[in-house]
Amino acid sequence: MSSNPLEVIDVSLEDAATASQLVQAASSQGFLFVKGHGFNAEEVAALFDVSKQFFAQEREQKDKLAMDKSNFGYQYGVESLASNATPDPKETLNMDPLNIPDIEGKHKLESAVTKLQDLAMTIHRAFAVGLEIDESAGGAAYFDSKYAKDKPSGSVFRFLHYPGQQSLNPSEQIRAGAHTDYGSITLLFQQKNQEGLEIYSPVSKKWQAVPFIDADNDDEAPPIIVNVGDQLSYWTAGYLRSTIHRVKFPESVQRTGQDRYSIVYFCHPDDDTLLEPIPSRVIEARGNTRGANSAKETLTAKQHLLNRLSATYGWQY
Ligand SMILES: O=C(O)CCC(=O)C(=O)O
Ligand SMILES: [Fe+2]
Repeated sequence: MSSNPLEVIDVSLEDAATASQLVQAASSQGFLFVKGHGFNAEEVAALFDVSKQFFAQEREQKDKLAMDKSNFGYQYGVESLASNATPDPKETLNMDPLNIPDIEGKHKLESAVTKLQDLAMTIHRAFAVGLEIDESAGGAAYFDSKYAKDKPSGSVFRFLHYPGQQSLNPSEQIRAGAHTDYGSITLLFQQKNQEGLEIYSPVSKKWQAVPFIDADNDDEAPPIIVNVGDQLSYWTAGYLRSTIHRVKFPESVQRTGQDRYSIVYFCHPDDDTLLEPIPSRVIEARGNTRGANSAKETLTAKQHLLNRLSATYGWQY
């Protein structure tokens, strides 16, 4: 196994020590692994089966769910995450977490989404503790009111498939261009021998491969990758890092012609949430800068997402 530059943090305890570990990892690499996440190996394997089955269908069948401006649906080779690049060789299915499309295995996806939402909130609560949010502003529960489950948000549940192509030159072929994620946090499942995710480490200032990590036991699903997105970076005035990442197959994966499948949950706050610095003693102690937000006015989560989508797809809203 290649070396692992990221922390592996057990989130089952929900104590202050875990909270400070999470904040430490999120404010250095911006990427980390979590275990104790509550997913068992069987249920994650079943999610990958659903994804594989979906992508294995004829193009015509998949195009019935073709993506439109809603940001939900199927697309092949259209998205260009790095601006001005040729489209990334991959296919994706973006699903509305509150309205999973009618595909084979829909119920498994719905229960996975519920667990992912809960896991995302566990992590947000730990961030609130680690960031020392004032009790008067909600303390550990500060973020809860910004993630009402019934309100519209930019959250997306996504299947990705990168077809293995032995003919491609691994040292040149980028499978998903360099980008940061748009939401608050991203949760990502990957599978053994299908590595390919790389981060541009804020610590080493170099591209570093994110390895696959085995679970501690056969029952538990492998550790889930967590990364900070732009919205959490805004809220923390840049303290938590929305780290640049991309997908580039390592030679070991390229040689086998192996496909990569990944499953991602992009967690976003409710659309009307303001992206302004949060009442955190840790952030205030660093000086109240605007972080990644150079705009004069404070954006809402929705405005920020539309800006990013139009840059990615060339859509005009
Ligand atoms: O497939 C992966 O590992 C990365 C996907 C990703 O970064 C994204 O969809 O934003
Ligand atoms: Fe990403």
